[in-house]
Amino acid sequence: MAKLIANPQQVAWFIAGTDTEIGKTLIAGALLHGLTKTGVRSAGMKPVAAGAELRDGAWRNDDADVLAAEASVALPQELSTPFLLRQPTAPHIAAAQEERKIELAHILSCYQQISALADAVIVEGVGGFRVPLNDTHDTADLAQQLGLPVVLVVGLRLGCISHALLTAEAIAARGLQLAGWVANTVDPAMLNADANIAALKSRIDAPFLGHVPRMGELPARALVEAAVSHLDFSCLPGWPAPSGTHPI
Ligand SMILES: Nc1ncnc2c1ncn2[C@@H]1O[C@H](COP(=O)(O)OP(=O)(O)OP(=O)(O)O)[C@@H](O)[C@H]1O
Ligand SMILES: C[C@H](N)[C@H](N)CCCCCC(=O)O
Ligand SMILES: [Mg+2]
Repeated sequence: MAKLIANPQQVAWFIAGTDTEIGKTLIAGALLHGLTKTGVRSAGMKPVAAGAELRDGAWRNDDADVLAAEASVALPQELSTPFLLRQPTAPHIAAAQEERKIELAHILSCYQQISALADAVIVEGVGGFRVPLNDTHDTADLAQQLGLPVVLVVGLRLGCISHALLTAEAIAARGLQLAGWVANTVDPAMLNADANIAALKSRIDAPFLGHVPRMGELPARALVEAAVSHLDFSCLPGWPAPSGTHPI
């Protein structure tokens, strides 16, 4: 399959999660925040968003707005979120309610256009790694067709070890690189969180980027900034050096 990346200097990651509501957007926002700080042209994409509200006469999605706020390249919503669906439910069902069909080819075309405008692109998935998008394709197919290395967000709560290992296996089965993973605390009362992380570290063959604790109720941008302070993206293959520094 032809590589989609147009700019040879460009980096991009697909953000997958062990489930829905476990912190993909938080970590995608943190990655964009870090990229923007290094001085590269960063763009965020949430190609399929299920759950929208009408604000000032336009349909908006919270995830898409978080990514847009942290990116340095402003994009029209039709490019960054070509499938903005109203119901907060499984996307193929939300699409059917609106008599729409989620087309992977259209997402790939939007991604190519974004790639031409940015040096670094963060693409957030939907829910877990195998969420149906239409009758024949799911989010793993999307990641595979984009051909991107994957950053896996593990929502730290009881049960996440198996979810994380199954997801890592599914990523490998698609021939994709697991570029790194993050432990994001979903249940702050979880017993033995550190031992759970140690169990994952010894079983996941990819860099561990950090453990984000459960933070208080904060506005989205403050949460992203707080999350960044717990993460080290420098071990992600391809992570850009801050502008002004030169490799020796
Ligand atoms: N470590 C954390 N501390 C505090 N709040 C958090 C943390 N991680 C996530 N949240 C909050 O939990 C909610 C779900 O997180 P998020 O939206 O990032 O999940 P998601 O995996 O992107 O979900 P979706 O599948 O809907 O895209 C959000 O309100 C987010 O701000
Ligand atoms: C609405 C929600 N927050 C997500 N955007 C969609 C999650 C779909 C999960 C589908 C499933 O795996 O059962
Ligand atoms: Mg999200």
